[in-house]
Amino acid sequence: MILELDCGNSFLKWRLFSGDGRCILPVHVADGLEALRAQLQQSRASVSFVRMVSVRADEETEEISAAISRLLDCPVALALPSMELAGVSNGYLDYQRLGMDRWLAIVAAYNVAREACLVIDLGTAVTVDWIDAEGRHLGGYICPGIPSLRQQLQSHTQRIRYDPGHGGSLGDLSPGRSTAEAVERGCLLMLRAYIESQVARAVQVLGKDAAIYVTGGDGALVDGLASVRHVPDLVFRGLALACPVEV
Ligand SMILES: Nc1ncnc2c1ncn2[C@@H]1O[C@H](COP(=O)(O)OP(=O)(O)O)[C@@H](O)[C@H]1O
Ligand SMILES: CC(C)(COP(=O)(O)O)[C@@H](O)C(=O)NCCC(=O)O
Ligand SMILES: [K+]
Repeated sequence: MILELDCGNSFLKWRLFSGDGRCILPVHVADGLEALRAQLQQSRASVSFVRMVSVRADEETEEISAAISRLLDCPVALALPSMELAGVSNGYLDYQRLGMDRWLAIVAAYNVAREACLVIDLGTAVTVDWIDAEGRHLGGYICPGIPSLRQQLQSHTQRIRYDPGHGGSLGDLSPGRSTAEAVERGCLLMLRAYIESQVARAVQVLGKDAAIYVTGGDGALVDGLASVRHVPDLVFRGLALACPVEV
């Protein structure tokens, strides 16, 4: 079995795959190494290969990799930056600076249909990357994600305190009548307007047929926006391209 592991800034996501490409266990989310270890032990998975991507500091990435290798007694392949992968060229001036989760999502998205596309990842940060029809990554944008927006308001005000679960249903964007509703709906509207403006601008440059892919833990927040395709496992798909199983 293959363990796929995505270490984002907030969460460690993992799933299990068979050697012939079948998903054996869907994505699990751990809030740290201890939780990840416990989940893996509980799954009793017999893993022979691990592929991993991380946007954490080098030391922490190394710590997670070593711990997982010890726990499962198998090799861990870490996805590393590259100037080109699977028909896509990295658009950063210094290709090593592009976040690895972005790079893998970009490569996976282009390889869906090898056409111009926009890749939007809604996690701790919201990233938007542009890729043209020839597979050239043109660069992208980074802005705070929903959790960071909330935290900013809470840490810079004295009276914005609430349980985020009390923002009401996602469908209701009428003016909030409590702090929770006002903040949650305000941040959501801001994010959606940002995504809409990104799509409108990208279409002008990349053409009206550009595919719009959305991924990341908060990807569902923009479901329903015209023409976006929600692909939750884009980073994992790119990880399989970057770290094929060693034979
Ligand atoms: N099962 C889950 N556990 C925790 N957060 C989740 C879960 N499913 C969706 N989310 C959402 O995912 C967001 C984090 O997205 P994610 O892509 O995992 O971030 P990162 O890659 O930066 O760690 C959180 O703000 C939360 O709203
Ligand atoms: C932009 C990011 C913080 C997004 O991380 P995430 O929200 O997925 O945890 C990450 O891709 C990163 O650390 N990138 C390095 C800087 C860059 O891409 O320019
Ligand atoms: K992200």
